[in-house]
Amino acid sequence: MLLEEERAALCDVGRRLAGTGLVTGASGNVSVRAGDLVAVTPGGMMLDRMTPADCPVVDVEGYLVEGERAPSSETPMHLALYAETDAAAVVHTHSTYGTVVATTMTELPPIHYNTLLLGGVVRVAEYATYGTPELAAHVRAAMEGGRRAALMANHGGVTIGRDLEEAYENARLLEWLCGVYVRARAVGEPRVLTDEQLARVADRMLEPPARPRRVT
Ligand SMILES: C[C@H](O)[C@@H](O)[C@@H](O)C(=O)COP(=O)(O)O
Repeated sequence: MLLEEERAALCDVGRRLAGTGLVTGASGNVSVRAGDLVAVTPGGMMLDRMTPADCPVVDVEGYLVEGERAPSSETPMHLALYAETDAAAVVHTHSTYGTVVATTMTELPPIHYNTLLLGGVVRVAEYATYGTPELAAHVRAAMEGGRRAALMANHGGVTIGRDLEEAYENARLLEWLCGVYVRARAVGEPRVLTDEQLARVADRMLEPPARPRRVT
């Protein structure tokens, strides 16, 4: 079986996405790239019920290389991100808070500096019907500038990573940031960090870790 390990990893992440509530039912999809091949979750299947054999393998043009099931309807979006970024994995969710922000905002206001871990302020990609090349183009545009995450208007969220674990952790972080924002709005008017405040944090994140010092 081609990409056996990668297909098994998709099943593992699928179970974790469902277990943490980032996807429900047959929503969401995941892919991982290995060279010119991409293992992707099948369309219309619950992500916690898949076996490696259920996950088709396509090439970077989208042609089916191995597998009995049809690839996810969002495969064009996954492939667009592989074409334009350094991603080796893509995770698409319909997480609750991410979707709340995606239905109401044009970007996720940076009220917590950990948005920088996702490459900057998270944008909401313009709406287009799921599975279309238009949606893929909007998501790719929203990710420009080295971003690792985007929200999709009236739909959900998408994250990339240099491997599947990183893409999964980015999906968790995106949902956490959206959850903090939505809850903060319920309490009051959240303070939005300024560009200068974010730039200072970005500089600090790039600094090498401080060497331990003796406390006298
Ligand atoms: C209608 C689909 O569920 C759509 O919302 C898609 O974005 C999705 O999350 C799952 O599609 P696939 O089952 O085709 O991966």
